[in-house]
Amino acid sequence: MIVETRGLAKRYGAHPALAGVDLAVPEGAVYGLVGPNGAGKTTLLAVLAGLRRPTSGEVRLAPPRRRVALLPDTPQFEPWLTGREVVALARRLVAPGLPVSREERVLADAELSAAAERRVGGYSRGMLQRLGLAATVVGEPELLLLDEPASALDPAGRREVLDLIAGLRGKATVVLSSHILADVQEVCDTVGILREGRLLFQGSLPDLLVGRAVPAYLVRLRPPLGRVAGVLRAEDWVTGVDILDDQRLRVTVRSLAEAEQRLPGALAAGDARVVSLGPQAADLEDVFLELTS
Ligand SMILES: Nc1ncnc2c1ncn2[C@@H]1O[C@H](COP(=O)(O)OP(=O)(O)OP(=O)(O)O)[C@@H](O)[C@H]1O
Repeated sequence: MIVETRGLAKRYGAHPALAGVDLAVPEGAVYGLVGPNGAGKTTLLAVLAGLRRPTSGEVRLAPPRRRVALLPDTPQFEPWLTGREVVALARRLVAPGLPVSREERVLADAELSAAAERRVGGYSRGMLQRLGLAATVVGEPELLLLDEPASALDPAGRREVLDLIAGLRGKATVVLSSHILADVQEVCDTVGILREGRLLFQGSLPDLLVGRAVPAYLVRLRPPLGRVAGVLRAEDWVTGVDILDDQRLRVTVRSLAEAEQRLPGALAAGDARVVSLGPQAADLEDVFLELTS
């Protein structure tokens, strides 16, 4: 493990922001820390980065502190600096031994080469976030801690930042916090679900989804759906039928294998006109709501 905490607790006065967190981040992981507002995500990242002192518990980081970089949720830069100057300053502070060409490289990766000579006071939010990532990776950190790296951005800006994060796989271990579950499902391989300062689940994303998701089929049909729904509900291998709208049924089943065999026959028996049919992909959002509600 590149990061491990044991019984980590942090109180702000009487308020417990972290209440006994045992975090375990495998080396090379892109680890998504998810949780509702106030769950303790920012506090946990700040403690890992050494910016806040835990009230109790242990933190063990495999890399030395200077190889750990934190990107805060809204990175702030002096507005009169150019993008290139921000990245140059970061390199000189954390990794003066790396060649200057490293600055060009991270600016290019962040698609900021053309804007590199502009003052950052005129950058958009998406550009600032990409610049923050460039300045964070310029020193080649082993561990990157990214607080809500894409949450404040529009869809295009999010896309760019998610692609940048995906490109870090294999180069560094990343721990990112987010409350946008689709983003986490897309870029992370490992997930920790935090609520009220406690980890409710931690492990690989497939384990979380496969272990919790109810096996279900999504069936798109020509209306009306009532008769087909009735036929399906009478089957003993069907555990539930939800009419999602006038074209879609969600059929939860005892097992996907059984449904593969019996669903086509049952649909035919209900005179269904099937448009499409397939297993419903497990969704982090469903599992998250189930765990945190
Ligand atoms: N400096 C502080 N002083 C007092 N309480 C704080 C402080 N920082 C955070 N808290 C409280 O600790 C809890 C955890 O906050 P934290 O910012 O770590 O959560 P979060 O999961 O990052 O939330 P968000 O998604 O809203 O940023 C919250 O209840 C918050 O109000």
